[in-house]
Amino acid sequence: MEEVRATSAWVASHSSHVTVDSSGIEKVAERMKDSIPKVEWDFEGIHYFDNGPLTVQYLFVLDALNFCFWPDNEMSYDHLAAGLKEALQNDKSAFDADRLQKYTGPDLRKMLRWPRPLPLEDERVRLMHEVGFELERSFDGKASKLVESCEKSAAKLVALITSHFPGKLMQYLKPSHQVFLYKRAQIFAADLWGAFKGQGYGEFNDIESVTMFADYIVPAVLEQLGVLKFSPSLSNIIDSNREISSGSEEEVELRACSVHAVEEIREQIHRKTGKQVEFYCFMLRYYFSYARVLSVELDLWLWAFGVKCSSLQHHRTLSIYY
Ligand SMILES: Nc1nc2c(c(CN[C@H]3C=C[C@H](O)[C@@H]3O)cn2[C@@H]2O[C@H](COP(=O)(O)O)[C@@H](O)[C@H]2O)c(=O)[nH]1
Repeated sequence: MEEVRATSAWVASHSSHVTVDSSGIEKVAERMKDSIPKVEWDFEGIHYFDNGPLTVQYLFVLDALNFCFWPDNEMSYDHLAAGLKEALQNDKSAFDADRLQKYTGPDLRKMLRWPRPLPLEDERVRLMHEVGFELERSFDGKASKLVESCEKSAAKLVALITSHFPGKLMQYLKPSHQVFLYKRAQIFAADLWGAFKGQGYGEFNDIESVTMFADYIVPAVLEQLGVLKFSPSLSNIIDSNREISSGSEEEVELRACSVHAVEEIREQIHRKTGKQVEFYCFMLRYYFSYARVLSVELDLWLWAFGVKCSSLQHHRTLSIYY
């Protein structure tokens, strides 16, 4: 995930529509330094969980389809998570690799009990097929095998996902610069960690390397908190619900500056609290330090805050590439 951090920092220092405001960072860090509000994974009670490999399969399918709900203003992430949960409860083989490759748009609609075509329905079906095909080809059809092969490393998991599942390879090309976000690949690692409470399939020795997930809710929350500042023209586009094209400078800046801002908030909290853990490695004769405040926790808090705020104006980009 270092490439997500490094390329996001680069965008933040070259951006023209979005600014990361240091006084906003300072205020949020000051507010959070004494206690970072803990948000429980599945605080909504909408996810499937059985503490085993089927949960891993469920989360992998869920996160492959976890994007862009806004074109249907009655649809949200909750419908997807709860709909897939119900489908699995009714039929434990619903997400077997061979079945995933056969679903059609109407099948998916029926599964989610959605009365009309889903936003980006063809893309969602294509991604289900890709997940089924590649799981079958390389991981005996099981997302749990994919996770097991990562030896408790979230960074390895994200790297493996992005190399095997091009639909989850979230990257943009800003003129002459490649920017990595890996939103859905990272959210899968975070969901495992949250669902399994850091144990079993959710045990990662490097969970602190995961960044926030560059969706469309958290950037809007960061703007509300004064952490991100938008140019007048960008504010105008967002406030008037106009679309921002996929891969445009505005979109890349919104997402990348959000990643960078959350990293900055985390750094500030560490500076204020000294929550930097140091240890000495005798083999290498070197002091290492790692951060105890996790971007994953900050993200979940910001996101949970955002989805409760019905008046939140977020950017609108029709895309699966984030
Ligand atoms: N940054 C971030 N974005 C997240 C999530 C989650 C859900 N995380 C689960 C993990 C534990 C909890 O129990 C949550 O349920 C969804 N999204 C994204 O929001 C977007 C808006 O969706 P909506 O307004 O519904 O249409 C959508 O693109 C969706 O991809 C998150 O945690 N962080």
